[in-house]
Amino acid sequence: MLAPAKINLSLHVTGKRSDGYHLLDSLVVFADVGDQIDVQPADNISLRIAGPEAGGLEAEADNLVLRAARLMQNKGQGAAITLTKNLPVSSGIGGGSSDAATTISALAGLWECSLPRPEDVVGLGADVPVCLAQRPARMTGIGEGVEPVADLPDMAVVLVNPRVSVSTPAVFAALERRENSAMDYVPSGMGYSAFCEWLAAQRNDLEAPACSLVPEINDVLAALEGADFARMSGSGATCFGLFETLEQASAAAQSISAAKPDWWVKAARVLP
Ligand SMILES: C[C@](O)(CO)[C@H](O)COP(=O)(O)OP(=O)(O)OC[C@H]1O[C@@H](n2ccc(N)nc2=O)[C@H](O)[C@@H]1O
Ligand SMILES: Nc1ncnc2c1ncn2[C@@H]1O[C@H](COP(=O)(O)OP(=O)(O)OP(=O)(O)O)[C@@H](O)[C@H]1O
Repeated sequence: MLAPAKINLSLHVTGKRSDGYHLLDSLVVFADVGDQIDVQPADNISLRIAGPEAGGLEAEADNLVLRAARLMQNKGQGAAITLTKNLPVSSGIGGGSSDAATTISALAGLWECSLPRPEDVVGLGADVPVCLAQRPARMTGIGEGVEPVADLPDMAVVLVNPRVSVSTPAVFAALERRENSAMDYVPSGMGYSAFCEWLAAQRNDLEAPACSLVPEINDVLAALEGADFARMSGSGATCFGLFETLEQASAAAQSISAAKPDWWVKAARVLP
């Protein structure tokens, strides 16, 4: 099963709770690139990690996939899980959260049990509830509020990561203002150009603090200047550029890769 990359098209930080977690208002979509989760019947829970980005998880004793499996297990069931890691770790496109959410969906199928509620999984990661929905959504609260958004225009994306990992807590800590305005509304049924204009009027409040910690993010945004719209996703450092067609996105990805062969660059469709 695909554990798709998560993209925060907008990310407004609207407050801070007494436990230190921030209140968010974010329009989230998913791309048709990501990690892969495979589950097979077995006596015990086990995890094998493969794929080009597996090295980023070598030091991880308690992978989110295993934590998600333990959360689902209530009768001692087992599963042999394989995670094929294609997304860079700690890159703002929700790799760990998407892996956890896809593990939950796959195990619900294998073990024939029901899916947990958003508030039961948000403790695994703030992005896990929206990744469980795996469709365009407005994310609120600290991540437990997930409201599906219908009728976004068809679009494609280029994801670009400069191969610098970013610590999410460090970016939140570097935020200057914690009480910012929410999104005014979330569009439905808008054409592609109007949607890009609407997006330009929204924000990612984590972009400025992330750029101050990791100046390479400015270079990534500059490389995406040919896109119809570009912004950082999550707490970075991955940025996205929007294009109307996959052909346009693929051409842009090729030219960015040629100029910056060390960067991670992927063209993808945005999932409806
Ligand atoms: C920034 C986003 O990517 C936006 O989608 C997510 O909110 C982060 O999701 P995540 O990586 O799954 O986050 P978690 O693993 O739950 O939290 C990592 C750290 O980010 C900070 N954090 C996260 C989510 C949130 N609503 N407020 C926060 O302040 C906290 O310092 C937390 O310790
Ligand atoms: N399966 C996994 N994939 C990625 N990271 C994992 C996984 N399991 C545990 N982690 C840990 O989770 C942390 C966050 O990694 P992740 O790749 O999810 O960050 P991210 O892309 O910035 O996510 P987000 O956009 O949700 O903030 C890292 O410290 C990583 O070591």
